[in-house]
Amino acid sequence: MTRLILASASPARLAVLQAAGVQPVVRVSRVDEDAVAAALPPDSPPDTVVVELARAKAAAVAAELTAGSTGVCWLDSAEAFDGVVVGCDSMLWIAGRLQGKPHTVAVARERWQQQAGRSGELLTGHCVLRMRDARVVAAAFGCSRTTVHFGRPDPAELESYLASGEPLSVAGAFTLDGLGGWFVDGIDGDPSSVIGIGLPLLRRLLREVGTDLTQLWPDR
Ligand SMILES: Nc1nc2c(ncn2[C@H]2C[C@H](O)[C@@H](COP(=O)(O)OP(=O)(O)OP(=O)(O)O)O2)c(=O)[nH]1
Repeated sequence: MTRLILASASPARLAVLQAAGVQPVVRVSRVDEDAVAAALPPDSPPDTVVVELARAKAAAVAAELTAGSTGVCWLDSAEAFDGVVVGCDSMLWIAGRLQGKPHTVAVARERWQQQAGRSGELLTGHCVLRMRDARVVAAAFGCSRTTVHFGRPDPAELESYLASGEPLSVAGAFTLDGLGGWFVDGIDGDPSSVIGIGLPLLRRLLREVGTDLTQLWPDR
């Protein structure tokens, strides 16, 4: 079985992979996303931004393996790690702006007042690094774009949703698979990438680095 290290703190990404038959090793990258985004050219296209953030997350975890492969406490036999490291980043592209997590009720409320009844694109950048003997031997990148058609929560529904806290810590202030599902009228594209990691794109990126997705399944 090929091992997958998920360079993410996202419970949603972990859940998508686990439901798809993969048992990742989770290692949070602790990348300063604001610093990475600020270092990009100001006119960078939105898909470039999310792919560069995904790349930074995967590269940070891969570097831990390469630098300290004998002393990596979170992974047994790190020095001989033969598998893939996956990083992702999701943001909502709507009305010409790229939006991450709102973090506060006030910002989430403002986002919903703007996006209700409109459509936006949930972009998820992906980076797959193939590693052999704790060194990166191949890399693949891509961005999945899914159009999200937002519904119109009424004021009371919106306040209850905001009070739940859910919209504060997710890109675009909504979830497809949680309380936010009541306020998503539909999507055009890959649902898994809206939740946080796009399985069809990941399948293609894995193949690009010479890994078949079935090698990630436990009985392989
Ligand atoms: N369950 C769920 N989560 C969503 C949905 N849309 C976005 N998210 C979550 C996935 C990510 O955890 C978060 C987007 O933020 P990031 O891409 O920066 O990832 P996060 O900070 O969670 O972890 P990471 O930076 O990868 O360590 O929003 C959705 O429809 N359902």
